[in-house]
Amino acid sequence: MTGRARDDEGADAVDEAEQLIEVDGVEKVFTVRRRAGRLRRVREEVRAVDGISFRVARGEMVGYIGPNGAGKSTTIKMLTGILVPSGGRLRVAGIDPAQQRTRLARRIGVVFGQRTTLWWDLPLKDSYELVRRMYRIPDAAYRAHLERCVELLDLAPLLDVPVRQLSLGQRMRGDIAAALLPDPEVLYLDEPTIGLDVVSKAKVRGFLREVNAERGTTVLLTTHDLTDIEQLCRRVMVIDHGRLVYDGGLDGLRAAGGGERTLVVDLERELPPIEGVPGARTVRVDGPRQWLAFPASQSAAPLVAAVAAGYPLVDLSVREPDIESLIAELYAGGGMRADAAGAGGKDGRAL
Ligand SMILES: Nc1ncnc2c1ncn2[C@@H]1O[C@H](COP(=O)(O)OP(=O)(O)OP(=O)(O)O)[C@@H](O)[C@H]1O
Repeated sequence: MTGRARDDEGADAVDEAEQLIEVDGVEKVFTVRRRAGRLRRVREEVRAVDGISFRVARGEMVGYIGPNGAGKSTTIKMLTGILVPSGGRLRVAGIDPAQQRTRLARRIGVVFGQRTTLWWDLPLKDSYELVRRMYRIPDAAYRAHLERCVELLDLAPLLDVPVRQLSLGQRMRGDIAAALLPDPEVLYLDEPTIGLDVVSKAKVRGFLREVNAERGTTVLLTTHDLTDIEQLCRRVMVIDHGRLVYDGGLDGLRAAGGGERTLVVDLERELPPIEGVPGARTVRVDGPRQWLAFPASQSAAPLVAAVAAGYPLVDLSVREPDIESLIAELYAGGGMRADAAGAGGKDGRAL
């Protein structure tokens, strides 16, 4: 489902087929009042977003990550028109979000993992009916989209259940379907898998992949879960203290951060620390379980083969460094190393 009908009246002339999101030197400064002493209050500026620039092409799925308070939600709120930028230029599908928020609303979908946009007391299907009316979705398109969402997200048994009775994972699937019913060109997802169990996470990720492939929906995804990024996004942007510090592939980010992954192995019995596995060092032993750290940029396959060849292996798993530690490591070495970013391949870019 590409080739959507679009109303471009009044939109800036941009090549939408190419760049759906354009962000140029965008800033957001909040003025806050802070207590200074018993009676005095002083005004302070918080630069939540501090001059960021990027482009997202139609059909891309991009991860937007960073530590708490980095400026992710503020960016997304500016991209939806909820917040007005303090400076810079912003366009989504050629539209200035803050100037034409209502017009943009038809072309974007937003899902916040922590909140629901569904009607709490209504059964799921009634919420969808309201979405249909609000967005004036033609009958045939509505039925087709709903059918596909119900099928891919396993919603059939939930349609008659009031939203308040849904579990977090069920509600999240319901929310994602609601955001996609109007067939938006851009989908902003803020922590879509937070708090979900493994099965629900897999369902949500699988669905997003399908939607991206079938409809060409552009996705900007905020998450603290690196697996979301790994399974969905070929490109990741990292924001920290309001500035973009990385834009490129996940491998490049790992290489630039110099992070380590951990191979966790369960042996048949308690043994001395594993030795002689090239590129890995044993960092912890607890009974038959051992932890081996190795460079995040390196494949785990040769390590697994080496351990399996020399030790009685029962089970294993690979643990990723979390986003916070990756970013912390990125800064520990005095910032991003451009060579490391390049070494990760996938055009990683220090910014
Ligand atoms: N309405 C506001 N008024 C004042 N300061 C704000 C406001 N909204 C956000 N901030 C500040 O701006 C900075 C960026 O916040 P933002 O919510 O964008 O971060 P975030 O990356 O989304 O964090 P998290 O991962 O915790 O959701 C923080 O210092 C935050 O306290």
